[in-house]
Amino acid sequence: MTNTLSPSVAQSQEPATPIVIVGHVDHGKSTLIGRLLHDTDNLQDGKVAQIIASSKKRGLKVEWSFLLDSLQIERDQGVTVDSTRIPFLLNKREFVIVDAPGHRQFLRNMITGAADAEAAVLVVDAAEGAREQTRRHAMLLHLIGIRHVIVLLNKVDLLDFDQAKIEAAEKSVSELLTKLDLEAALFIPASARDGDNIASRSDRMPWYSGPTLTEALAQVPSPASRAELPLRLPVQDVYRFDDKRYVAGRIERGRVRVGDTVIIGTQKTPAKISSIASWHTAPQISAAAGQSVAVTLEPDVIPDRGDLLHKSETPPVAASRIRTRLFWLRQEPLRVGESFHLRLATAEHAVTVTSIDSVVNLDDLQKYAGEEVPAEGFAEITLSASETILFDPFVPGTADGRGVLVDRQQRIVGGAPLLGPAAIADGEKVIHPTGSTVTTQDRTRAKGHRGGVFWLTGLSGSGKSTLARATEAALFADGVDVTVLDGDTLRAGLCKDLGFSEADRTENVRRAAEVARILRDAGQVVLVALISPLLSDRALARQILGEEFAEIFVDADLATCEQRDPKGLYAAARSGKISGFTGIDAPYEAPVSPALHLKTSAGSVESETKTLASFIKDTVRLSGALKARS
Ligand SMILES: Nc1ncnc2c1ncn2[C@@H]1O[C@H](COP(=O)(O)OS(=O)(=O)O)[C@@H](OP(=O)(O)O)[C@H]1O
Ligand SMILES: Nc1ncnc2c1ncn2[C@@H]1O[C@H](COP(=O)(O)OP(=O)(O)O)[C@@H](O)[C@H]1O
Repeated sequence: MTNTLSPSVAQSQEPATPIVIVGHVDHGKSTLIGRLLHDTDNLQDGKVAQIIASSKKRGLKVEWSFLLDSLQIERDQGVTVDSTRIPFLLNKREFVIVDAPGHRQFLRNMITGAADAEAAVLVVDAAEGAREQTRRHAMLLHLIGIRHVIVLLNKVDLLDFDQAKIEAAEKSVSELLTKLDLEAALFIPASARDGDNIASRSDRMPWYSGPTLTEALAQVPSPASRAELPLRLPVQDVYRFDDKRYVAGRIERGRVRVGDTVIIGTQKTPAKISSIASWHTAPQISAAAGQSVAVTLEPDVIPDRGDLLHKSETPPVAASRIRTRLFWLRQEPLRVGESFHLRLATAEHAVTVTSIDSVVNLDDLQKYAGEEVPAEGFAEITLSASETILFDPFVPGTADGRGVLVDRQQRIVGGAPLLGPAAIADGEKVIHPTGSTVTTQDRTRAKGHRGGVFWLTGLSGSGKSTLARATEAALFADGVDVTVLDGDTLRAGLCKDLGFSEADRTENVRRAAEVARILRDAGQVVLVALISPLLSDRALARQILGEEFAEIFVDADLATCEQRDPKGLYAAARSGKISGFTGIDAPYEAPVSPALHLKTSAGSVESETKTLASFIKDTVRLSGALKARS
């Protein structure tokens, strides 16, 4: 809560109604926010005096935009001011203005759901009319599904409050919104600087009979009551206390009561809610959307993080091909075939762009077929996943239907509100991976350890294969189900069609990661021994394998590896018999922060094997002892 606003804010019990104020730069957003807060008595007296004093110093009439600047100053001074969310009270009802410092941060806030909004005020300079950011912001409102749009035709004093000129401005903006399937709830002619039609009716536009902005805001529907929607409880994590397992998460939609039977989405397993707890409160009989809870289930089945609890009669959509809208943040264009992670509620799914269905021309806002989505462009695309994704098409007022695309370096590259399952193109081969009825937990209990992938990377001759095999033997003796995937072995079979070009090495890594994932999901500990020289390829492996991926740097300097040269390949590379040899005339990029760094130039195989085996057991072991083999 900012200390700028009067203490009366947030007295209301109703959830705040989030609104966004958007529009082209210099069309008056900041002035409007300052004026709105002042004219609705949401500013402490000191702040008003501060703004008036700052304005006078500059020979200005009151410059309301200084309010946001002062919020910026408070933020810069480290005062915990979150100027991206500015609460204010309007006739005992709480609103929150979702603003953002800067255009790109605003776009990011909007697409990542940081700025969930129920309504929008689109500020347009009536004299200038719609400009580039007007169109971009209006497009964004369409993209994230905000239906309640109030257009504030600002700075009408520059048009001498002339009705004909103002109505002409209204007409041009109305045509823009129509192209975007956006219908403005209404148009309000105003002057934010002077306060006309903001919180009080203007006496300079007697011809205008519509509401002031504050009257219009009072008509905005309060956040759709998500509690009336079908239950959706995404699993954040599973905790164990006093021999009980608690499934924790925030209820996104619907309600849950003790005694309800829920379905664990991906496992399709029914379970009964036997208790509901939430932080700092006594156990509850029920909980509703917006509440973070920890529930216990009967039987004591354990969902994976990212799974979804729902009722059997109202299941989510299940599909591995999904149509989404897209706001593309990356500065490079998006093309078909690119892979990302789709973050959806608490789940992350590896997805590939299988088609770009339409791209929006921001100039005329028409949709056209396109081969790529330009930087900061809008489009509709189809994503395909190697697994079934449970989701609900995005609706305003909810956050769980809005996906976020993340690249291999974990950067947010786009916002993707989900539209629905994608139709199958004629003749298209669509796969539907089957889920196992044997759960991860069944396997873990049977083996006494979890599955996991330990990815050994290093130069040729650094000791990957030697350590992988020695560690495999040690772990097996200790009762661990373990498998090695060695580069040479893969290249003799599964990857025998691959060479050592960058593209082939990427494909080699991808295949190894997919095989490792299948083995890990079957409860195996998998030791992958691959040079896998590039950071981007190892990031691809991490994307495919998710968090349970430990990078092990098998570190021997080039001189040591050349000296060892167990297969004579360094000599062959030096003599030019083979080219593109890693370390000689092909790059190796060392891990930046490996989970384990083994320096094998001077170490001993035995000591490194012991270190690696111990690290792996600590990572995959459960509370009980492993079942050592005689
Ligand atoms: N040009 C070139 N570059 C690197 N390595 C080469 C090359 N040609 C053959 N070899 C032999 O192939 C093994 C590397 O295969 P990987 O699958 O581990 O490599 S990669 O991950 O695809 O880069 C590697 O095995 P290790 O020595 O066990 O690493 C080499 O012996
Ligand atoms: N500390 C050590 N760790 C691993 N290998 C070592 C070590 N010291 C010597 N070596 C020898 O180095 C060579 C490593 O070859 P290899 O395991 O095939 O490497 P890579 O699989 O990385 O190509 C083997 O001959 C191994 O016996």
